[in-house]
Amino acid sequence: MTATQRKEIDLAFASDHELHKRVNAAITQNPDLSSLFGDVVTHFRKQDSQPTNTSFEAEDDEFGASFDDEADFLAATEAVENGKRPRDEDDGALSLSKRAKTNASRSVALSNRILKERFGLNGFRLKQEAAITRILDGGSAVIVFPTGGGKSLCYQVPAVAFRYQDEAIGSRNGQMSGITLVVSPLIALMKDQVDGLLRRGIKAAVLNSSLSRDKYLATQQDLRQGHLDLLYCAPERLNNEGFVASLKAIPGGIRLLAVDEAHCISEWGHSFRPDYLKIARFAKEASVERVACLTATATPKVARDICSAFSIPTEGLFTTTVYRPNLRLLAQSNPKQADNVSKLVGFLRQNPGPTIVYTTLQKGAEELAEELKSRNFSAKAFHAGMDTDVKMRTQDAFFASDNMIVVATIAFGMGIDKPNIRNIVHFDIPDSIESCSQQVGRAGRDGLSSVCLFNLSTKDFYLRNIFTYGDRPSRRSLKLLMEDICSKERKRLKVGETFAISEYHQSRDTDIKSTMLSIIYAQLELHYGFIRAAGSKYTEYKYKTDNPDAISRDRDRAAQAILRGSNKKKLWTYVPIEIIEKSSGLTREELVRKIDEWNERGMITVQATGVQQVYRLEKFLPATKQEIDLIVKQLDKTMETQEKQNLDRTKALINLITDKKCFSRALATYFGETSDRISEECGHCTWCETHQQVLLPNEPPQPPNTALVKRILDEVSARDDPRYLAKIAFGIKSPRMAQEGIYRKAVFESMNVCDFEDLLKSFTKECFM
Ligand SMILES: Nc1ncnc2c1ncn2[C@@H]1O[C@H](COP(=O)(O)OP(=O)(O)OP(=O)(O)O)[C@@H](O)[C@H]1O
Repeated sequence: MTATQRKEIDLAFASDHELHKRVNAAITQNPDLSSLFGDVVTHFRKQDSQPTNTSFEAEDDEFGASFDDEADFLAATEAVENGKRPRDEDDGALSLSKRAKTNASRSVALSNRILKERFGLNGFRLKQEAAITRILDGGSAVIVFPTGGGKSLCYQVPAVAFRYQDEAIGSRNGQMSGITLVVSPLIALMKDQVDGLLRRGIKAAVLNSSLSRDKYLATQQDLRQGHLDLLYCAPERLNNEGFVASLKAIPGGIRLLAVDEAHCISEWGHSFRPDYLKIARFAKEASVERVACLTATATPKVARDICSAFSIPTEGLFTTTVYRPNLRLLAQSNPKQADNVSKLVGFLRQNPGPTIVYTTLQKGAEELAEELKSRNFSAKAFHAGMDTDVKMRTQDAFFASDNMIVVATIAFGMGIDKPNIRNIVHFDIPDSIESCSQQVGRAGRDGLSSVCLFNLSTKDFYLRNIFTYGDRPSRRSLKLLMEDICSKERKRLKVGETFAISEYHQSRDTDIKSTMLSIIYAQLELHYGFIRAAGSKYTEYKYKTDNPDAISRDRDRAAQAILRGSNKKKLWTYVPIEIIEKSSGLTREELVRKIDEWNERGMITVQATGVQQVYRLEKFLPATKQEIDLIVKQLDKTMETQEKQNLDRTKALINLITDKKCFSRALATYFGETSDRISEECGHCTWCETHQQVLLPNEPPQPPNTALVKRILDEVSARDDPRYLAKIAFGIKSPRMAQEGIYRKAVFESMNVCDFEDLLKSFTKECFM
């Protein structure tokens, strides 16, 4: 591994923590936390600038359609209903059986009309109409359409239709039509969607970290008054008790819960997210009427998981083929690393047109973009580590161009709906068939011939393994974590009481990556039922002011307590909120409200830091050593399974590419297609074109070197964690290594040509002999 790659992996690990911090901050950003903790959290982060050139916005002609003739529309639907108006429900909510009475042909007419008049489109695609009809008739649906297949309309059309349905049936008044809640992890895309909907006169809003406090409060008011048809939020927000309470109070309730990227709910999926598991629980608790789960990639197993999580019967599953006859799926193997770039250059010269080249590492994307530029290609890098402005400019330029190449990590692509992408190149191996298929799906949306090239080399395995093995915590780490969670003072807590944890500190102290900590906490919550996430809070506030006199003139008790208890440094004044809380006898709520008030009046600029996750105790934590050990053992087993799944996913992709079979057919089979539409051989993949097997270069791992093992043991005193020692040898960073200064030692990454499992065996022997 080169020094650059090493640095890049460091960056990826560092940004993992950064990402985590940002997710925490996003959750806490909700000023309504005051209802829970009394924190009127003040935030002055730069608002994320959002992508502007998205598919909706690009299609200006679609916005011309007006929907002023609502009365006419209602008359039409009422005519169908003629004489069948049930009496008004007291609380405006219908029982499921009554809702299901809405008949299908009326739903079809309604949805087609909305499609035309609101969205300016002439007809439905794929199985959109069938899915929407089911939803309008009261059923839930799992919708598996390819990227760009038009999944959004499957919940947007019903979201608009509910109001008309209600009016037609006469079941609810306009304020009681409830809402469609859209849960999506793609915060940047939510705003685009909402802007597009607003331009069509559809009442939509987003609640995320980019909202100003005023906008946030206005949205809350709209929600309370039943003014909104759609609300978008991130899954993490459902951890916030205050937010969930406000959703439960929406007049008319949640008519439809749309879960975007629904494959994240499955532990078999390629991007499992623990917060997704909580969505199904939320759906039950908030008495959501029906659910629409949307994804572009779901194997039959993942689709089953989604269906079972939301109790959706098989007739609610709407899938379409992943086979794309206009895509040439090519693969090549490069035994010589140096050939990679020259072969790519040859390919790009032969296949001009807008192209995305995917790399694993950010640095790799930058270097390759430079390399291509030096060879006169119009190339730019794109990855999550770049400034938002730069990323937006690159995205806009790509949309407008007919020859640009974007060299990108997976950060590029979500929501990219450019019809004429001619090539997708996988310069490095993606993590799974699902990711690969999603990325390939971005090519040739205009139906014209496009090429997808897959580059195979063994070094990619090494990189992938670093991510996979780096995730799994050791037994020692799990034990430390459980002992910390079940500390003496927590064992004294009563059920219903809360406690706070800093994941940042816990990650450092237990040597567990913060992403994995989230998964473990989700296990403790959902599987064991010990705790329940209740939001997050800040522990430290600091402020600066140009007008200290104005503050000191504030005679309010909270103001005086803050002034007395704070520590003034050069620029910032630090407010140790918990200490002041104790010394003043005031509540946290009162103190934070005062800080917020100063800020809102422009008297100070505030920054809140030290985010902590808050959990409510649901039942007593394990008390004995045996109980803790048992949970550690079970968690370790779960982690082992996850690690194996991740390794298997990459292997499955390699097997698919290196098999003596048609790639297109193998891909479709993987996603459960039995369709006869694809013949034995597609005629447009490497296998079909050449009947030559693409082979992975034969570079087997080397056995652990006894002298190097001894050297690590000489230089590192730890004997409590063989996985830790194996990570040092393999070159996987971890919080404990940073503390122990391991990276500076020559032994770090000294055996990166070995198999990680072999290293683990060697060090296990040394530690437990
Ligand atoms: N029935 C239709 N007729 C014409 N255009 C449509 C239709 N349905 C969707 N579209 C358009 O297709 C594009 C992609 O739709 P959408 O963003 O909903 O796809 P998606 O399946 O959610 O994709 P992704 O997986 O990338 O999020 C949009 O520009 C949308 O307006």
